[in-house]
Amino acid sequence: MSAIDARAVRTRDGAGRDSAPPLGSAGSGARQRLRVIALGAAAAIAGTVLLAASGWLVTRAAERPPVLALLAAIVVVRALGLVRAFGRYGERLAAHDLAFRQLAELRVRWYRRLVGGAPESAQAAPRSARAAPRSAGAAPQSAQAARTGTLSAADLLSRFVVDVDELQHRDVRVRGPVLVAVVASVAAVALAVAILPVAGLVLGGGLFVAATLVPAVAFAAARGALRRQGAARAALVDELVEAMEAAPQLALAGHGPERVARLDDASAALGQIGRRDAATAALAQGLGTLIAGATLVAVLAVAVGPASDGGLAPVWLGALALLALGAFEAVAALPEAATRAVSVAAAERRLEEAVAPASPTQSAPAPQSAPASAPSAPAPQSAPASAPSAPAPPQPAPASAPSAPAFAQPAPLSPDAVLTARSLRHRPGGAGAPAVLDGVDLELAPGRRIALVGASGAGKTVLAELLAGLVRADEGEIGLGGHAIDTLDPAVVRAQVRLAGQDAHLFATSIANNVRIGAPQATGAEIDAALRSTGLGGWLDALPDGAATLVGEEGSAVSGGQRQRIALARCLVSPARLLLLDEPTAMLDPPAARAFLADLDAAVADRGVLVITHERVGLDAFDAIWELRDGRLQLADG
Ligand SMILES: Nc1ncnc2c1ncn2[C@@H]1O[C@H](COP(=O)(O)OP(=O)(O)OP(=O)(O)O)[C@@H](O)[C@H]1O
Repeated sequence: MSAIDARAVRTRDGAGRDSAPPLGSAGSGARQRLRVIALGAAAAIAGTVLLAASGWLVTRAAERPPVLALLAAIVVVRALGLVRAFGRYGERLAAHDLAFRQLAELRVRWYRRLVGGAPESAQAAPRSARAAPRSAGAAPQSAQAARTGTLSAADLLSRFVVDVDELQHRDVRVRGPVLVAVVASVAAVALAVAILPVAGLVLGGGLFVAATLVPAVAFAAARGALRRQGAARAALVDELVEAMEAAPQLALAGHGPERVARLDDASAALGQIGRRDAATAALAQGLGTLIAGATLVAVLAVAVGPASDGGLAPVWLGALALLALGAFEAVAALPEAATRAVSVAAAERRLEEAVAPASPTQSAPAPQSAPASAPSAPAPQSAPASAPSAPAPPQPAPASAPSAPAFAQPAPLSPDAVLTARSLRHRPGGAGAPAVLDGVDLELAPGRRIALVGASGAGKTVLAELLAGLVRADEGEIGLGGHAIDTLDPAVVRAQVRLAGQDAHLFATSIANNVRIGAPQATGAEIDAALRSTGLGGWLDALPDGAATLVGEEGSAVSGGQRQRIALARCLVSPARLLLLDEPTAMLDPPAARAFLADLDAAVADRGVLVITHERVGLDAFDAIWELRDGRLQLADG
């Protein structure tokens, strides 16, 4: 799907996240849906009438009439055969076309809902979203994705691949067969009534029972199977993904055979449940065949009397018999439609769960200070954090304020917009969990160099994710250019603030393309300049393909330092004026870290940068070094 198509399916709902019109309401697909149903119904009706006409023809032929008396029926049978064949072919073609179009729309729509509308940015993902395996593509990149923190990586991957795929069946395999069955059954009953009204009534009754009872049994069986298989399948996928991701470590620790045995057990458990459920589903299908057979016998039973006493020409007996058989063809698709309805609904439920607000602390709107049209004067960086400039007093949101933020649409933010944090308090583990941030005040202005140090687990990454607007703080306010960040369109925030996460992901493409993720419109020269400004010039010159060199899967062909510099170039090529770099020197030895920070200073030029680091090497040129301790910031000695 092109970017234009992707945008076409995007709308903004009240919660500021992307959604798309519900399936069935999209004008563009309505005609395709209608075509599928019309062709399906035409093929089904043609098939039924073809059988009836054939029955008539065979019976009439047995009476050895002159060939001319059979000619019309022969022509009708031939014509119906063609209509049936072409109708079926056309229906399959149209159904595939519809399914593929819908799948493309669905993938984009659900991915957008997961990422909360983030475009193809290099913004880091909150850690809860980083659990998603790399094979899932770019990690979800927004606060929306933080809500997926309760899902395992395998589960999230499965939902966004398998479940999204499943949704494409709603029109083609659920709604379509139901409508076709209704139209074809009405046509068959009408024809039977025209031949012999009582036979029509019997056929109608049989079709009604088959169209309601059998799908109901199939529906109930499928619901039970889903319940039983759901947990078993999730256990198997979890085992599988973990075993694959940690294969080398497991093998080295001698856990390989044990893991294989666990996989075997999980697979066998799922297989056993699957076989039992398949047997139940087969019984439902058998019930359908039984009803069709019983209806045929009943139709013949009511027709034999009139046929023998002259109320019905005997030649119509054959037509009625085959008509009764053919009429059940469309209805036979309903049990599968019922089963599909269960799996489609379950897939949609799982996807909604994955994108829905999860924890009250994450979804509850933080008390918002009034957007500071006149922001408090920036606190001098030398002032101790415990004595910040007076923050705007938190004001309760007006009673009429909608729970979903209405984004302020300010004039483009000034390039000098300052990022401010006031009285931030946050418990990433939710209510009851320890407060990782307990009254943090901070400012980052363009041109400033700030280092943030602190012990492992002090909350540095949590603070960076809050500052980038990826996660909403429990209390306090983050402002950008005088606006509360929650009230700004995420795209506006992203244009100004860029976070490079600890484990900057490199995609299996060229160096240049990895940088281009930061600014899709960047020219080759801009990308080259960004890379060189991070100190990668010598390396690029030594590579035969320069910036076109492929970095391998997950950047396996580059060193840790090169990875960090590519990630930095990705930030630099973006228009963002404020950069948050989380542990960019984590994988570097002290001399390399020093060199990186020196290059960084030159590369970011007049942008503002907050560098999170464990080590205090190479921070001499920084304007301030803040230490996060016990949830608060205090100035540290350089
Ligand atoms: N989604 C989450 N759910 C529960 N706890 C969380 C979550 N995210 C972070 N935490 C907790 O918050 C604390 C701070 O984590 P954070 O990653 O910010 O530390 P850090 O200072 O960046 O550590 P490091 O230097 O080791 O990367 C940790 O105790 C961590 O367990």
